[in-house]
Amino acid sequence: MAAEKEPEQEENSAAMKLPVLPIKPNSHSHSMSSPIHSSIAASVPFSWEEEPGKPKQHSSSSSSSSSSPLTSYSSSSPQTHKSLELPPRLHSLEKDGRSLTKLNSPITVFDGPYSMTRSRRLDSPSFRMMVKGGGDCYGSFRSDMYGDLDDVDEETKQENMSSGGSLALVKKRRGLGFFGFSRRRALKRKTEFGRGSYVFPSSVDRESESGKKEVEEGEDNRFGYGDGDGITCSQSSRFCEVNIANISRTGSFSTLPTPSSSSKSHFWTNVYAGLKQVVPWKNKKTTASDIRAALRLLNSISSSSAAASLPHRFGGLLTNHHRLMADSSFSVAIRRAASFISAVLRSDRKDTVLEEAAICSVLTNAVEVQDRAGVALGIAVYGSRFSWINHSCSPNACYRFVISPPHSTTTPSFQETLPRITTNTDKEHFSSNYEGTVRYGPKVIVRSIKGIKSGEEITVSYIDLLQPTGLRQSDLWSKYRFICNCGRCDASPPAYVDYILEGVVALEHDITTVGHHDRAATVGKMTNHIKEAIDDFLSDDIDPATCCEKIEGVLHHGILDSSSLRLHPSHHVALHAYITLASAYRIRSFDSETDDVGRAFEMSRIGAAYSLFLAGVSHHLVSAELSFAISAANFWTRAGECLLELASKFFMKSSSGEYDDDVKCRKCLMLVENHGEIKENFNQILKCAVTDSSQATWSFLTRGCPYLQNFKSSIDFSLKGTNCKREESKSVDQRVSILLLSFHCLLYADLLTDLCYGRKSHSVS
Ligand SMILES: C[S@@+](CC[C@H](N)C(=O)[O-])C[C@H]1O[C@@H](n2cnc3c(N)ncnc32)[C@H](O)[C@@H]1O
Repeated sequence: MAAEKEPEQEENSAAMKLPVLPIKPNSHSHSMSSPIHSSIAASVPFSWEEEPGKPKQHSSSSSSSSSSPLTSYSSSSPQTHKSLELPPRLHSLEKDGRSLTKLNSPITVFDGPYSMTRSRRLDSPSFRMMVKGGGDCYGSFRSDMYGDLDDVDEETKQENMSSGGSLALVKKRRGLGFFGFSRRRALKRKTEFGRGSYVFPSSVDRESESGKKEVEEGEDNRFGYGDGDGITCSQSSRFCEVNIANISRTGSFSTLPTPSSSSKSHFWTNVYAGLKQVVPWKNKKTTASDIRAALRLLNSISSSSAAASLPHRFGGLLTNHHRLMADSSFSVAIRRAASFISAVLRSDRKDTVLEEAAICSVLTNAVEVQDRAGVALGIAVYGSRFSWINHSCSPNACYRFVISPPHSTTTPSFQETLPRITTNTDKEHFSSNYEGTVRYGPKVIVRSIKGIKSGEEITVSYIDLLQPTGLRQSDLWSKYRFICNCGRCDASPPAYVDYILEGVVALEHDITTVGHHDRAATVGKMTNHIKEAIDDFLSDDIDPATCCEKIEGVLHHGILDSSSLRLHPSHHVALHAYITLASAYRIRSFDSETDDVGRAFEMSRIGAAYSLFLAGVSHHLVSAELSFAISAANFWTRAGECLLELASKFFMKSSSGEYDDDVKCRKCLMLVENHGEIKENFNQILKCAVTDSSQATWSFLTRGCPYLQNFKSSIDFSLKGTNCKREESKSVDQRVSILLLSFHCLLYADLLTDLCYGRKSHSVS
């Protein structure tokens, strides 16, 4: 194969200067104190600190630090079952016979197919995984990415209505761009290339060899419970993984007419029709899921359990009734929905307290279930084992959904893995299908991502964590009506991650010399410009090329009246900009594919560069806050996939030459296959990835993209000096470099995914 030659290019003339953040360079400025990979000598333009002005301690003993799960998660670490005990309050409830554990889990409402508008997909990148195989889904607590019943195909509605209670979800398959941007036009011709198909081998089931970490239902039922103060860990545990679903479904709300199987279709048709008449919430489309979930909740909880602590709790689940009803933006809607439910159920009770509590309980506890690609399937309310877990912006646990049986030896068919809506009477169908593993809806698995001490509260995140404090707080308030007081939110001065998520670069002078007011005004304008372009792009108002031009214009040139300030690569708006750009370039690539293969290749190349840059940024963020590993795994996966896609385009571009597809890094592969110590694996893979993306490859990827060309590499945000000549790759086979880089990105993503979701969370091939 002819080696790709890098044309000599003029270095971009923008004279950016370091440091990019207002932190005085010190002796640590060129080393990272990442808990994951402290040994990688990539230069970053700032020093990692615990908080501004307080550098992290570099300790040789850090490898045995209890705060880093990575260090402890070695094959030599003791493998013991970890479990969570019931808190005393629940022990007594159980003794009293008020068995809250009887709550069916989950109460699932799958409303699909969902309308996947682009904007919905952009909002929360944290819980999206693109891995193939397995039946896992990744979700979030209620976000604003709701289903849209109006978007259900008529055909599908009919199917759902007439299927006699066992309703198979039929997803509208729309093309997805980077991180799920929907671009029908672009992807009609080309569906996701290689989504997840190229996850490289890494994990044989380490747990099965060295002791199981996942607590199985039936083996150990001492699940974690909370009583409003959150769930706590009863043992000093790292990576305690608790299987918290699969509770038997026994309760029924006796005052409610339980639809017989023959009347099921009619019953749900009525409910469905009625839902369209009520307008409880601002977005009436969100209502149907909530009401249906509330109906199921009412239908499945025994009246005594439900009434036990009304209206504060409903079947043990917090309702936030007082808060929601005190808020007119919720209360009117809740009352109307409650009346509607009461009418549907033909209740002869005078008040609608139960119905209100059920609705409030759904609003407070429902989680959005997403499939592997991040497509929202619907909402689910789980039992208290899960629903009692509080939120933290620096959580120590994460969760995932499992649709197919996790330990099945045979691969379930596609039909079998489809999430299904079932009703009470249909549960036998599910049980027989899955041998009792899944009875109703997807199972949820909570897994620790940090070391958790005995007595420490277990927390997950309800929102996108890659936002600075103010945005997180407003997100939590608008969705849940609470103010978070976690360590990250309350840190003073702000936690370092929040500091850099709002990072700004001054090109020609020290950032501290720019007045605070000027800085805020300039950043405000820059972010507004970028957000506008993203919104226009998402709503199809501008084409991808114009979107790229607008966003890159602001990223690269700033704004006219204050040309010296730029967003730092880890600024939260810059992150959204990169996601959008990666998507837009990818779409441009697909658009050109039939007419201009060369252009398609160029667009794909720059798109891959953005996705790689995003992965690089996320690497730095994870170094400061381990819970970002969930997002980082996603970013690294996408980078690997985009690079792989690019490598495949070499074929289209040039028909000459034989390609050896077996491009792997034996060293990394052996390390992972031999179950090396996890920190060592991370270090080695990252080191190789950094080498792969050395200046030659980075220059190749960013050619024609002045903004990205400013940076030394995807992981080294040092800015290239004006005298720095572009490195020309001579005999390097670019395709092989790209394949190798892709290999390392995917391998790295694999390790991160293992870390967050466990080794059974995704299948590798
Ligand atoms: C899914 S429930 C969590 C369990 C709940 N605390 C309980 O007692 O059952 C979600 C609700 O818990 C409360 N909550 C969760 N995390 C919180 C936090 N970090 N600070 C304050 N309230 C929180 C909010 O009222 C939220 O709407």
